[in-house]
Amino acid sequence: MAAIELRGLTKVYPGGVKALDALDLAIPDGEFFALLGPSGCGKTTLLRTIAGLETASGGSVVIGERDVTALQPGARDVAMVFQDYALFPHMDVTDNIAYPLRIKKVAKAARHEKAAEVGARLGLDHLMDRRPGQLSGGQQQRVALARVMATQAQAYLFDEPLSNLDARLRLEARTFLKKLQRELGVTTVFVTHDQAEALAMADRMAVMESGHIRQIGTPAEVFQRPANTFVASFIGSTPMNLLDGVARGDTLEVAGCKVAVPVSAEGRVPDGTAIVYGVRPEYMTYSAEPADGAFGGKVAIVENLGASHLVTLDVGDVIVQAVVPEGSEPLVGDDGYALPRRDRALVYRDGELV
Ligand SMILES: Nc1ncnc2c1ncn2[C@@H]1O[C@H](COP(=O)(O)OP(=O)(O)OP(=O)(O)O)[C@@H](O)[C@H]1O
Repeated sequence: MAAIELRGLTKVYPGGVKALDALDLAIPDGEFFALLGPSGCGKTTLLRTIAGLETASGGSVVIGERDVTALQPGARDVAMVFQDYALFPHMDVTDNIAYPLRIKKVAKAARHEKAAEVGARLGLDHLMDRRPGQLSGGQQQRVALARVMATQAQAYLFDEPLSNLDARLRLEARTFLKKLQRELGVTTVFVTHDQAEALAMADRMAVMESGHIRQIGTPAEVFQRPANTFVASFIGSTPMNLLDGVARGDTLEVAGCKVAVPVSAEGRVPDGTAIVYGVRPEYMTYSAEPADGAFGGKVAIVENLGASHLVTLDVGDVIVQAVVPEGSEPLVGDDGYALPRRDRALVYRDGELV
């Protein structure tokens, strides 16, 4: 088990795509670290470059005390789960899971015992004699996960490890993975498209855009205080309201409404400054009655979120969204008012958090 440190890591593919642009990242020993970001931002490239499946164009990869930048994948002592699993079609589940142990010359009985133990924990116990061709996509994915988890390595690298599981299994596997990672204490980097997964599982996470890391933090930090408008618009199950405004004395003029300066920006936005005002729909109090500092408008859309509703208000020529508890949702065409929470709203200046 080991810390991972990336220093100025750059990857330029033949043809000129710069997939990683001088990345610096330090992942402490034992951490569960998520890489999140839109398609094409460089997540898979980063994972593959740590694993040694891609050579770095510049910078270095350090695992534990060793600079592994020039080492072959096999010499790096990391285990990776790929999006496409790479299972051996002619081996049954037991042998697939036990394969890395066979390479390490672990005795047959011991490796079968380990395969059975990990397989059972991933709900594969009744499938151990089958071959990959006789399994569903989700089952194959669990075999690939089990194979990595049965291996002792300095670090685990997972590329979308749960992407082929159905919603329920995904939740179960998520809990299982987190628990097992805790028990094993192996430094783990995982790539996901699913921000709920990253928020739920990771100790810390990085949000990437075009080969750059735009924010590193705990899930709570990234969710509550996105460092810039890119992260603010990317993170969250409903998009954050991001509205252009101007500082006017001790209030902000946003979308034609006067709103209070958020607590976190108090005294830090001089009069006349152009800003972007950010507040999550979850941090709005919705009412049919006007209130000081609220955005007022006409209800344009009401969407059912299950236990709550997302209400979209037309406020002048912009839209403002608020999450409203079940039972108190308005009707389309009603007048509505959304009052932001001052302790949760944020101010961005030139795209960066104030
Ligand atoms: N083998 C390659 N040759 C050339 N360009 C590549 C290669 N692999 C990836 N790229 C490019 O590098 C950039 C980063 O790709 P990467 O697969 O790392 O992104 P990603 O964030 O993992 O995306 P996704 O979430 O869609 O899997 C993209 O612009 C992609 O087109």
